[in-house]
Amino acid sequence: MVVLANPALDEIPLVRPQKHGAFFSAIPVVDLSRPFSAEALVKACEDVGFVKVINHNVPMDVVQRLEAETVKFFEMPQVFKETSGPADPFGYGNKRIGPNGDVGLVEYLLFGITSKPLSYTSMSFLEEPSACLFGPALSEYLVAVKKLASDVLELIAEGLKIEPRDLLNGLVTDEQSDGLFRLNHYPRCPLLERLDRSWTGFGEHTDPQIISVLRSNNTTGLQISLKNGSWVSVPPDQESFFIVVGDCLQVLTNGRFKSVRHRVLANGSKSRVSMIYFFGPPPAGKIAPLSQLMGEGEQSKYKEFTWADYKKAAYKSRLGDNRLGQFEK
Ligand SMILES: C=C1C[C@]23C[C@@]1(O)CC[C@H]2[C@@]12CC[C@H](O)[C@@](C)(C(=O)O1)[C@H]2[C@@H]3C(=O)O
Ligand SMILES: O=C(O)CCC(=O)C(=O)O
Ligand SMILES: [Fe+2]
Repeated sequence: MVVLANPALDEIPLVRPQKHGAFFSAIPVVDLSRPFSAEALVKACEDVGFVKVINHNVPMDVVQRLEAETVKFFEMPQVFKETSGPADPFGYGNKRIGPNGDVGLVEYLLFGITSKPLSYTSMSFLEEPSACLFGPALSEYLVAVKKLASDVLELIAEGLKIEPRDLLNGLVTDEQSDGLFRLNHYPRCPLLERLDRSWTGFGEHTDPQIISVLRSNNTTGLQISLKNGSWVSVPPDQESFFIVVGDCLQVLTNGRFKSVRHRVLANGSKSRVSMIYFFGPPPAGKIAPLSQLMGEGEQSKYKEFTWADYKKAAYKSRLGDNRLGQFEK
């Protein structure tokens, strides 16, 4: 079989927008500077698995600089971008997501992140200083968002009364912790406005890690699935960050938190740029329900596994698969 580097548009699934696909005004919002933010975060993770955080202490000038550099990168000629591709898993990817045939109307850069010192995988365009579009904003962003993830996990531990308080955030600040950073660009596509359709930008899935911290420009497209199975649109907010509960946090809480299914629909009229930092534990880290969160007589819902086991299984799966299924008891 010949696999084309760039899939044709007709390979990308079309989605008919719901007639009443209004914005979900009830996305939980937590102000991190306020008292009781720990309890509010826990409630949001239990109810929705997704929460917008404000007063997050990530400097907006860093965010804006990184966004401007990202836009410049994606505006570069295709041949230039492809010197860093195809993504396997790191590098530049165009329409193909992951190794198992998933496609979407998206181009992206995927970086592997090491913890200490915080650094990201190199790519050919980064090695040519004259062509390198990314300045210090990339590292500054990673440092600030990692601190945000650590603060959020510490608050969650406080809200769940987990001792020691640094048990959860320790998993993502550990020297061996396994991070990923993704810059996504969903190009505008005026044709979509004329058809009553949206193309799949990023198909529905859960994130495998502990949490992901997502930020986008002011373009719509992100949707989450609620517990009743309905899809709702997330109003974009370029000043805020969204915390996405991942599969590992679902397991650590024995299913009390649910990893949220989410997807991006290509909007047509405006391009969308998003930046997502995925926080995974060390590869050898054991992922199992925390005994202190288990009620009397409560049994673990999952077989024991390490993050390395889970990652290996994830990379054999399709985007929309229920990856936790094979680890359930
Ligand atoms: C289809 C795939 C892409 C993905 C690896 C996988 O085989 C299944 C999980 C996918 C996902 C979803 C969340 C993140 O975007 C991602 C980087 C991750 O950790 O798991 C992607 C993977 C990818 O794009 O490589
Ligand atoms: O681009 C987005 O807003 C979300 C992308 C996403 O869910 C992912 O990269 O895992
Ligand atoms: Fe995701």
